[in-house]
Amino acid sequence: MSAALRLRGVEAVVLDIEGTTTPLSFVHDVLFPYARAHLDAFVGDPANDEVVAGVSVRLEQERAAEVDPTAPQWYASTAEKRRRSVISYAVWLMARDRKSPALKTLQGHIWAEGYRRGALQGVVYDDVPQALERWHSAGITLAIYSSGSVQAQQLIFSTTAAGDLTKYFSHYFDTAVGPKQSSDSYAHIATALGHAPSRILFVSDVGEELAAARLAGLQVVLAVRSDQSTSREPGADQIIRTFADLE
Ligand SMILES: CSCCC(=O)C(=O)COP(=O)(O)O
Ligand SMILES: [Mg+2]
Repeated sequence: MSAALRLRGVEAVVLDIEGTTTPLSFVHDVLFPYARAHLDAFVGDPANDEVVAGVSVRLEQERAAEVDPTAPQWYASTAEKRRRSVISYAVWLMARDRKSPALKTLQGHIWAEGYRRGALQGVVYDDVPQALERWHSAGITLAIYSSGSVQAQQLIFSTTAAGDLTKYFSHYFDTAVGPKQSSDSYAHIATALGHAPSRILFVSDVGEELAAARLAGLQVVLAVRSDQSTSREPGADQIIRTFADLE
């Protein structure tokens, strides 16, 4: 089904992470459980008070706008109750894989400790480093767009077995630019990159993200990695199974 696709007229490539540059299993079986396991200790550590206070304000705002009645109550009458609220709402969001910007910031800080301690190392598919080198050498602007925080993105790419791959990327976008299923987000990204949308290629494993990017005028390619099911393939998209397919 996939064949080599030529990057004709493409001046910038924007890459999703989970399921595109990086196996789903690394995110779901390593990163997410790590964040869950270290959440209580991170929130309770006075060294993290400033980070937790900032995240707490944002989580409380998100909780106030929450429409799902099963979300835990938010209590904030004491510092300890506020900490408990941060933990219980973060756990609830994580169980649903909600792409909450505040949760993603919190996870990024927890993972940062894990990378620092050597408990975590970034993972990318084997074909990724070579493709980044090839595209970068060809003068193509390279960027990441992921629901994970910019901090989390840079940690993954700076600690891979193939070395520090952040040298290839000039831009990182997270949900501060907007949700990945909104076409406005891709319009903002195009403006930030300084390239016409039609000269930008977005690669992702999620059809809804590609549909939003296409609506904003970007070129799109679906990544269907060998370790993934093909159930999310929308019929009309161009498909790659490895970055070697994108020449
Ligand atoms: C940036 S690493 C962690 C990825 C993450 O937290 C996530 O929710 C996956 O998002 P993506 O947009 O890369 O599918
Ligand atoms: Mg993805």
